[in-house]
Amino acid sequence: MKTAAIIGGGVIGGGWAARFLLNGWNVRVFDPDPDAERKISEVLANARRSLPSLYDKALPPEGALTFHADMAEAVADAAWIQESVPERLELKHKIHAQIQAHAPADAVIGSSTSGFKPSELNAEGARAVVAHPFNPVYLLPLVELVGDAGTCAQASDLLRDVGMYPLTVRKEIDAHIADRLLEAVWREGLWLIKDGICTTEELDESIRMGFGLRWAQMGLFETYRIAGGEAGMKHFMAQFGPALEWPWTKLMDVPEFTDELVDLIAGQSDAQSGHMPIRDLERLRDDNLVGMMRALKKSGSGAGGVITAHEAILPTPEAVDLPVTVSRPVPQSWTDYNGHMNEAHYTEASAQATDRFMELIGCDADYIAAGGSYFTVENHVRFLDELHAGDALTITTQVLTGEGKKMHLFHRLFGPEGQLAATVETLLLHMDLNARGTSLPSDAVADQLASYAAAHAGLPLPEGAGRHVGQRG
Ligand SMILES: NC(=O)C1=CN([C@@H]2O[C@H](COP(=O)(O)OP(=O)(O)OC[C@H]3O[C@@H](n4cnc5c(N)ncnc54)[C@H](O)[C@@H]3O)[C@@H](O)[C@H]2O)C=CC1
Ligand SMILES: C[N+](C)(C)CC(=O)CC(=O)[O-]
Repeated sequence: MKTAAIIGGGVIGGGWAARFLLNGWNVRVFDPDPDAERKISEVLANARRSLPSLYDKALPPEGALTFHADMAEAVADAAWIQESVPERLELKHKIHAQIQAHAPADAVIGSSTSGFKPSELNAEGARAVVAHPFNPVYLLPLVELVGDAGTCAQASDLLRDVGMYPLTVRKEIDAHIADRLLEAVWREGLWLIKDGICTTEELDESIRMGFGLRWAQMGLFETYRIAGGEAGMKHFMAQFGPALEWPWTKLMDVPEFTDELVDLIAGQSDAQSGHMPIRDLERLRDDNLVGMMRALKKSGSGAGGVITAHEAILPTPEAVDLPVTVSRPVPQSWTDYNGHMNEAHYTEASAQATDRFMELIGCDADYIAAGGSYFTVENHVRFLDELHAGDALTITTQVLTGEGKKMHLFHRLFGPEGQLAATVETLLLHMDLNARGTSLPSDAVADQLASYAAAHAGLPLPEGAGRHVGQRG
């Protein structure tokens, strides 16, 4: 198992920590902020609910996260050391001198700097490369690499292993490639708001209702090639090139950061989004990104291709035998006027599988008589193939979640030829039958359930799990 040292565990360092941890690396964090541990655990919780959803295969078991007050301890044995301290050159120099003094000779030392060049970072003898990521680091694949060619090549291999897309910048330049573009858009945005043309909310709508949707899948130049119509890029440039010299942009002119401008922008931003706590906003952003990236995965476009390439190198988990919870013939009485097993009995069969699984974890007749049990609170059935009277029906049960009061199961119903005839995803809550309210299971039941959950944790999320009615594909 490889180790990454995260030096500076704020917004970006926390994202790097999550990216490495969820890809099976151990992570050591060095950050003097007493709140760093809490902040990283919150970022990690959001990463855990989003990153695995990109894949149809399980990520490796999570690495161990530790916090260190001593730089030497944090970087010892690390294969990757990522500095993500605030964007102040003198601070970066001080930190890189400390890293350099203790880092293993073969470790990649990356800096998350948004704008400094390697020649500036290394002016006092450090050997860092720029490894500039994008927020949220655990979901967005791009990392701009700038600096020594050998280290960038070594870094590229390691980044691909954790599902990222290294883009090596040919020549060092202030703010690399992507931040030059972002700065230009931000600068124009500040002018438009300062000049009273639009609010922060209107500006954001102008992006997300239009060209923002295009950019995730084709970028700028492929999009503009299409905009040139059949005549293509030359025609596009002839038509719109001259506009660059018209007063369409403020070019390099930067608005002065007066208190008035800062208050204007911050006030509008509060009015636009202040009703949502930051972690809720992050979850909304992550859910949207996962949905878009999964759509791109289908076409192989952009970031979707990166997910597919990463999935291909993820280890295939060892075979786990799922418990067989039902094995019986389909009775004649379960069939209907269509000559096959009626839909109601798929639920009945899956209820039998749930009952058997409850017995397997110790929630048996005695346990129920003593006042504990599980209630089903939700089922999702997918009918995939017909079953007929007399067919041998087999059901296996996979635990998706088994903790606290919650038991989330996935039953697969197989027909006589081993064909998948249906899946039933079912959510149950543990109940106190006397109080008629939810309660925690006994320690013995919780332990049994946890051991099934741990055994099934390495399995891929079953195809069809989490689907809603009418979802395609
Ligand atoms: N926030 C963003 O959108 C992006 C930021 N970056 C770059 O990442 C770097 C970090 O930025 P953020 O994470 O946004 O800042 P941040 O302010 O969220 O985090 C900085 C962290 O560094 C810690 N720190 C301060 N002094 C330290 C020291 N001497 N040793 C160890 N840790 C120390 C702070 O306690 C804090 O947790 C900057 O270079 C920035 O340009 C890169 C991509 C995106
Ligand atoms: C604003 N920023 C310069 C810190 C942005 C970045 O560096 C990249 C990003 O995630 O937008």
